[in-house]
Amino acid sequence: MAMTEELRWLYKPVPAPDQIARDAAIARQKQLIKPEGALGRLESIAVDFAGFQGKEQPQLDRLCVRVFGADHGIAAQGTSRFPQAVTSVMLKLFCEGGAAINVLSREQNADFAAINLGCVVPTEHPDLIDEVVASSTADFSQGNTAMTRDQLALALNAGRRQSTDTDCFIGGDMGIGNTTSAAAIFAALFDLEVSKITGRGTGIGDVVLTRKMALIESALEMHRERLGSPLAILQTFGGFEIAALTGAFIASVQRQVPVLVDGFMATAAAAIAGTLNPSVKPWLLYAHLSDEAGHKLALECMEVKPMLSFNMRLGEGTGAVLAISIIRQAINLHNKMLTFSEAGLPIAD
Ligand SMILES: O=C(O)c1ccc[n+]([C@@H]2O[C@H](COP(=O)([O-])O)[C@@H](O)[C@H]2O)c1
Ligand SMILES: Cc1cc2nc[nH]c2cc1C
Repeated sequence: MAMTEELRWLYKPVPAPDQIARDAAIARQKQLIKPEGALGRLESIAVDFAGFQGKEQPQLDRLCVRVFGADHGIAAQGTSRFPQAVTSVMLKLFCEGGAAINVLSREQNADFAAINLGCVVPTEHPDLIDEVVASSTADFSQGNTAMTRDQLALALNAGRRQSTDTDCFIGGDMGIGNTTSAAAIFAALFDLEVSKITGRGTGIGDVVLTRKMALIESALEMHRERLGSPLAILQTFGGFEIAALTGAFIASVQRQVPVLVDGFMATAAAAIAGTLNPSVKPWLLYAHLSDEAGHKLALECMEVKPMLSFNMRLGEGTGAVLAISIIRQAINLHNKMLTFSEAGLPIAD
């Protein structure tokens, strides 16, 4: 796919996290009053944030949460358990504060906002950020790509505008039908069997699941010739919110802001981001293993390990904001525990 000027920024490399700060944090962990390694992954999480911030004792004060919503043409094929109108209802609810992501984000004092990339049922709220690309992507099972090249650029750049200087960025998704898009993206990107990567999304039964798999299978075949790059795959299967997440993740990391990746759709965006610009990968942490059937396989393909496994499959960024409480405790322990010498105890060899 030819690269236009407006998307060149996606490829700008990012420096690796600071190894000196990481080493200092590892040394500190060894001195803290506990057997070495006894705090398990809490230790490596604190070390990761030390590397992100270039200091032995990092902070996670500022948290930015953005939920990107959009509708999907593929929803016309009935691959979701819910009607398309739910997308715009939920976007309004995110602004009114009543959704799961609002409850979790408030508790973490997050800077929160919802972004509308385009819904079939028009939605308005004074707090909703308007980045409408179109009322929906096209139905990729009918021969068209989900997005035009211009729409792809608009959605990626809309995501880029949401990156900000903060201590951690979380991007959530809302879009009826989007597990079909994400499954197709993973299948194309990692050459996976459709039956292994496709799940039940909002809770479809066996009959619809079989049809969903067949649709993805035939769409992969139909579009085979144009799936030669991560951006082409994103353009082909959509959606606008997955593209916005991709842009937001890359732009955040380019500011040296780490990203905590949520569930199935956020992981699809992270997979596109990391494939097209591998230098972003060390800045992406994976919050949880979604209950969506293919998520485990997707994470294995990416060789990353999620922090939590709570059988969540809501999206919106909920699994990631939940994991923030654990990251905050990891950093708290790292910064505030006494060392052996401060406690007056010799370190046993
Ligand atoms: O984040 C996940 O892992 C996840 C797994 C399954 C479903 N979802 C959410 O459910 C919606 C998509 O499901 P579906 O069945 O309409 O494709 C969309 O709004 C997602 O945020 C989210
Ligand atoms: C109600 C509802 C809320 C959601 N939040 C994210 N995806 C969703 C899908 C549905 C159906």
